[in-house]
Amino acid sequence: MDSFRDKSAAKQAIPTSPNKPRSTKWHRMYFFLAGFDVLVVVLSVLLNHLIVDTYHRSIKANQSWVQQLSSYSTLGSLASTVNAPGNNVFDTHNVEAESRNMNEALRVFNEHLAMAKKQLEVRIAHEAEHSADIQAFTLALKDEVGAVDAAMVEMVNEALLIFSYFREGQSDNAGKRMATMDRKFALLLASLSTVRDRVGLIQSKLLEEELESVEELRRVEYAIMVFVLLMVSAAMIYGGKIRREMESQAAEREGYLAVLRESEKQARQQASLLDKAQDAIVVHGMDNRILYWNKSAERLYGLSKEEALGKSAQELIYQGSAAFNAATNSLIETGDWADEVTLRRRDGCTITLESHRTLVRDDDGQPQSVLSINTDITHRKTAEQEVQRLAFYDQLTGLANRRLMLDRLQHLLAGSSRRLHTSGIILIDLDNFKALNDTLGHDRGDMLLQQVALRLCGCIRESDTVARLGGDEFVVLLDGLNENPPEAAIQAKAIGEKILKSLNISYQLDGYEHHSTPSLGIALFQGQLSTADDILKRADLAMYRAKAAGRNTMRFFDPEMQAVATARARLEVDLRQGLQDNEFILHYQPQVNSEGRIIGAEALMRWQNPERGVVFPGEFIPLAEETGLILPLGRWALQAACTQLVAWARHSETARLGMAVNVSARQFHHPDFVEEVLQVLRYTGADPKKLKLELTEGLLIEDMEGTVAKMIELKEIGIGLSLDDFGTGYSSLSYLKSLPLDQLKIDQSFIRDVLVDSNDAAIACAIVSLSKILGLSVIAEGVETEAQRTFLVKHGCQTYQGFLFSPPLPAEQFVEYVRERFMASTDFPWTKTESP
Ligand SMILES: Nc1nc2c(ncn2[C@@H]2O[C@H](COP(=O)(O)O[C@H]3[C@@H](O)[C@H](n4cnc5c(=O)[nH]c(N)nc54)O[C@@H]3COP(=O)(O)O)[C@@H](O)[C@H]2O)c(=O)[nH]1
Repeated sequence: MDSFRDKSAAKQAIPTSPNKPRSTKWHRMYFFLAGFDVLVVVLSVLLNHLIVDTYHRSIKANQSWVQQLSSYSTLGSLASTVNAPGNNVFDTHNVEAESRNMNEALRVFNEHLAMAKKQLEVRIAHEAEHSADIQAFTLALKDEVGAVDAAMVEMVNEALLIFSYFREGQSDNAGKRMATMDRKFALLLASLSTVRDRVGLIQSKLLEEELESVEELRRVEYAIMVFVLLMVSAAMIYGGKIRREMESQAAEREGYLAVLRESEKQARQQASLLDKAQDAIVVHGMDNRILYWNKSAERLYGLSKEEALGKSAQELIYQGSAAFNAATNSLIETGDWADEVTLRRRDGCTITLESHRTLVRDDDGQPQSVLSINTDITHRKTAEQEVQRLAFYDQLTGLANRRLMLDRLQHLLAGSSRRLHTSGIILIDLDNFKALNDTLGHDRGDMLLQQVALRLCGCIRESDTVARLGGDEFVVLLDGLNENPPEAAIQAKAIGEKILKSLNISYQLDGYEHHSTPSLGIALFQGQLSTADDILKRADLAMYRAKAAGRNTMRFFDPEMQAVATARARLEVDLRQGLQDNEFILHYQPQVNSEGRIIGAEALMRWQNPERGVVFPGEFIPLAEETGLILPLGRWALQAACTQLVAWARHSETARLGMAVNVSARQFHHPDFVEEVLQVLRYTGADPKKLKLELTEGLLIEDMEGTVAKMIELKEIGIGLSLDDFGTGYSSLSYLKSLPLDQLKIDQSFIRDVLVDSNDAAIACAIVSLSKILGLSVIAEGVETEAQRTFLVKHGCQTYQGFLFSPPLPAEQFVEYVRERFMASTDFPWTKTESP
């Protein structure tokens, strides 16, 4: 199975390689840098081109303006040549020659000027690529060139006038115009100078602008160069890393692929071997998804590989059973799990498997998958069950047979000697079964036995055993009866009665109605050194006694047990009858303070039965609690006590007395208890402040929260709460603290020997101290002697109850008793903390 491990490990290692996300990041970075570098290089090439172009254009523009400038300078000298013949004529007087010279000079000047104008027109046409300033300068230049032309015309006209004066011999007039001509010439030169200045200005402006844009481009170029440098360095650094990364990844990937190829090859080989295995082999991941499913799994579970792979093993095989999760948890803890598993296949067949599951961990020790090898043991199991059925079960009824019953009895014997509880055996024999067999035939006899078996099973708890010993003899084994033998006898008797009742109902035997009765023998045992055989013999003996007593009855092996069970049964019947016939009365026992004054009474129940005489509560209260009769009895006692309270309230001697009433645990825990108390108070009109309920510690064991809630409700009505028999139960400071109590009642067992037993004395004193700490009052019960009272007074207990003062008395005698004594003037002391 290593192949599963290698294969999946290899598969997982590639995608989960920790370098993968990093290398992707490197790659992205690399491509980003490279792209950015290309962009920056293209930009810088473009910029360079722009700069060079700008230089080039600047140089060309300047060259042309320099030409322009020299051309306007030439115009200056040409203008002088035009002007010179006008002056020369005064010296030479050769008008014609000078006139020709001037025309020639004017032609050359005009040619030059026309050429300069043309150049200017061309420039104006291209000036759009220059700034507005330069365009304005150039347009102004055009006007200024026009002014030169005009100044030249004026100067030439003056010269022509001078030539005409000379021709006409008017040298004086010619001399007079000479000054005018010189002025016109000066104007011409000034216009030419303006043109040259303008050209110079344009030239310098152009240069300035070109320089500015070149500088701008250069700055951008520098910035790009710096950026490019940074990018190139970064690309070099990261590029190196990326290259190394990619190289190592490539090597790694190659390694993985090799492992993968190899492990896939192995997996294929091993899978084909595993397909030949008889056992169903299944591998599933920790998410339960099935990863491998061999041919035997297809046969065993009736599901093809295609149907199984990728599905949840828990859903597909184990039908979502929670036991699967429990098994997986234990597997994760221990690494291995093995057990028998019974499953229902898709076709409805039930199969039993011997399942071994092993946890496969990855290289880091983390659970990775579960390998499960399942052997079909359905046939073996069926055979085993059949063998068991034949060996341990009765073929006719399906009940346990004698062998299994003896085995279970041995276990009970061993268990009952270890534990405290009592066990029992009931031997059941059908009366006159032989006669049925002889008259109606064996088939009907068998039918009766089968129906008896069914009815017996309906009479017992699941933990008990019903067995057929053979013929018409059955046995019931009872486990976990009460540890107290008389109580256990009562429980066994109740089950015996149930069996008697059930088996007495008539049977339908193939159309024939038959009435059958059983005789039951009961034997109880509790850790005695007895054998199973002894116990069976005792039950057998008891059963024969039942037969001898007239059949259709039951008998105990132990006559004492028999007596207890019978007496208890009679008591219950009488108790129910007594309740119906109002045979119960209350006696009242005084509760006295340290001054000997009566502060109240405890109501104690008595049962006046015509046959039994006066029965004390110790004899019937436990049975009443067990049977639930305590609920009507307790209700009656509470109502009778409250009625008495109201009667006392009408007489001054008894008006201030309080009344303590005992409440049993079952009574208190009844959901309607508080409501019932309220009803009684409403019905009788008794003052709740004069009523005190005596609760026992045992009552506090069950449902502490609900108990406290009820106590609070009662206290809110004004009722006092006293904790009876204090010190004998599960006293604990923690629960005492949280109870809304008024009083602790020291149990009489501590008072009895308080003077002779230092432990009892210490306990009594401790209870008194405790009550002080908790702010509760305290009363001692069972005070029989003056010495006990003195001891209690000395140790701070100031309220008492006991034969020293009076036994419980019937109502009339109690009133007599009170009258004889002076009534206490205090209020109800259990609602106050007493001071020593
Ligand atoms: N749920 C109810 N329980 C009740 C009711 N009436 C009684 N009881 C319970 O029965 C217990 C026994 O009662 P009883 O037999 O009446 O005994 C009481 C006294 O007679 C007896 N006692 C009083 N003084 C002395 C004494 O000095 N010596 C002595 N040996 N016995 C004495 O003690 C019993 C009072 O005990 P307590 O209630 O603990 O104060 C009785 O304990 C109740 O639990 C009922 O109506 N409902």
